[in-house]
Amino acid sequence: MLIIGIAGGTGSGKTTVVRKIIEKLPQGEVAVLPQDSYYRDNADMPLEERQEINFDHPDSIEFELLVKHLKKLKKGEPIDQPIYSYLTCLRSEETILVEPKEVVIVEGILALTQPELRDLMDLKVFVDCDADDRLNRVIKRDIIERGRSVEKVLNRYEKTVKPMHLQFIEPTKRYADIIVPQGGNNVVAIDILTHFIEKNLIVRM
Ligand SMILES: Nc1ncnc2c1ncn2[C@@H]1O[C@H](COP(=O)(O)OP(=O)(O)O)[C@@H](O)[C@H]1O
Ligand SMILES: O=c1ccn([C@@H]2O[C@H](COP(=O)(O)O)[C@@H](O)[C@H]2O)c(=O)[nH]1
Repeated sequence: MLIIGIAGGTGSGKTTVVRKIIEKLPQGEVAVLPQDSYYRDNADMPLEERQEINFDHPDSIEFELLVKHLKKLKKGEPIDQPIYSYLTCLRSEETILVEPKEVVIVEGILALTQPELRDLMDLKVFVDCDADDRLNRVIKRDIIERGRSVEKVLNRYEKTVKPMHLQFIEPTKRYADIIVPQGGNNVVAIDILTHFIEKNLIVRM
């Protein structure tokens, strides 16, 4: 099994890069563990309080469960992946059954912050993008997909998203084997990543 970590700021294009890699590889060979699925369940808090959580701090993620799941997949065992909703800021009662695959991608803003996770990764990628482009994309996305207003997105950006990016996310660039500028639009980088994955899969077979 090849484990790949893909980090980068919010709106940098991580999900797009993952989607394009999957499209280029044989069907059914990749499992994705989105870090966002592992946001802690704060069902004991009222919605207004949950919406104020600092979702860009490493403590907001149940990394213990993510590491446990990755280790299980590595041992060839399936996992029950949580489902998280950005609208309710809660985990669903249901889970997704994820089977072990030849390639497992761990994707998320904080994916390279944890030493234990990094140690499990065979390839570490940081998707890089200017902050103004990221903010521009996040405003559009959060209004359409996450039920936010422009004012709410900008407030959160100033209060938590930007400071946490500078404190926790940007510094993890130093752990990356590959830094991808212009995320999903970087055809060459996606090609290189796909070739690396294919080459390693052949060697391991
Ligand atoms: N290179 C790009 N140019 C313009 N828009 C992009 C680009 N890459 C991603 N997007 C858009 O920006 C938003 C965030 O991209 P996404 O891949 O989900 O980023 P992330 O997973 O890092 O938050 C999505 O709506 C996506 O379609
Ligand atoms: O309930 C939530 C949980 C997280 N967020 C924000 O999402 C981004 C990370 O997601 P990406 O898909 O990588 O952009 C992060 O900045 C969190 O603040 C949220 O808005 N609501």
